[in-house]
Amino acid sequence: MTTDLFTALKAKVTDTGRKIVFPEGTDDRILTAASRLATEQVLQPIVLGDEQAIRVKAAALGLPLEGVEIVNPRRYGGFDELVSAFVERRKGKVTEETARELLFDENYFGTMLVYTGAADGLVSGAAHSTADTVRPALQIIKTKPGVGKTSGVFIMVRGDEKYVFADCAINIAPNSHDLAEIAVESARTAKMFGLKPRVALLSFSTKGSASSPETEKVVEAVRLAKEMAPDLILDGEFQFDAAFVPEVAKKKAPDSVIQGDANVFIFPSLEAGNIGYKIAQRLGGFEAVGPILQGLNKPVNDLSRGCNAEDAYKLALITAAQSLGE
Ligand SMILES: CC(C)(COP(=O)(O)OP(=O)(O)OC[C@H]1O[C@@H](n2cnc3c(N)ncnc32)[C@H](O)[C@@H]1OP(=O)(O)O)[C@@H](O)C(=O)NCCC(=O)NCCS
Ligand SMILES: CC(=O)OP(=O)(O)O
Repeated sequence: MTTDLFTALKAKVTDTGRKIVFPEGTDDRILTAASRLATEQVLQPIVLGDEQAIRVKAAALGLPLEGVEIVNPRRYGGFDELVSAFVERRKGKVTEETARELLFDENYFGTMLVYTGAADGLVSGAAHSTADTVRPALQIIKTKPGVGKTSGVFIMVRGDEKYVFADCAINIAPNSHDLAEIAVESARTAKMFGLKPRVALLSFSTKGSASSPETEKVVEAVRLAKEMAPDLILDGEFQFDAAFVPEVAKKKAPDSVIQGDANVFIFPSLEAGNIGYKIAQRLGGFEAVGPILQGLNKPVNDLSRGCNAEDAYKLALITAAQSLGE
């Protein structure tokens, strides 16, 4: 199924002329992924950094760079225009001098290429923290109308199994409204991967088995999410076993629309989500692709610093598909 999923995404984006910018041009994993994407003619990679350093690294790795565009922000012909567009976008929040300095940072520069339409999406984070990777997108690309906050999902794949986990990347302490929005957006993202979303909002309590401010937050999120998307198959609050194991669901949540068959899991906090996905990945043998940021005006995606070249390649396919509005 992993192969099917990414083969389908690859077919979707090939020949669409998508340009994806990779700010971390001198990272081995990024360069390997960019070279492969160009060689397979799936999309047009733009890698950022010093051209000489990138060419030396590619030669050392034996990677062809045909079809890979290399852009050095410090020598970019349209730099002044980008500075003006950035100052205009961040009106009152950034001076021209600061903008000029910030745009020497590859993540800011790459995000501005996406904002101005010179690129269709961005993949970074192999060598940067999530905060440094996504902050430019939050400030420049911003969320779509109707979405208050962006959030980060992982598509978790093991053989035929596919699940969506959220939020594993962005919102440290989501409130009930944030959680409801994350649930609705994650269901939308799940459809992109061919899933019929069955959404479970997770807790340490199932249907009132415990009561505390933490569980009440999730109960209220379930109520709000049902209000926001009445047609969605969604319920909670659930412990993970009640959401995932049919026999446990029969005992703990016999009246729920979810009967141990959830495929979209919404974690109550970033602690739970980030720890949870890494446990499934490292102990459970799941491939974790993401975090895929949802709810932004244009696709910007973050990699884990523990990623490999295959992860970067796959996240680029997803980014290109998102840019097509899939
Ligand atoms: C995402 C994160 C970096 C934002 O923090 P920050 O830069 O301090 O955010 P600020 O509060 O200063 O806001 C900066 C801008 O981003 C916007 N923003 C912040 N969080 C946002 C969100 N979840 N969605 C959309 N916009 C957001 C703010 O509105 C603000 O916009 P403005 O400058 O135009 O007014 C921070 O929440 C974070 O560090 N999260 C955890 C990341 C992480 O380590 N994850 C684990 C590994 S994946
Ligand atoms: C998604 C994530 O946890 O990223 P990192 O491992 O880079 O912190």
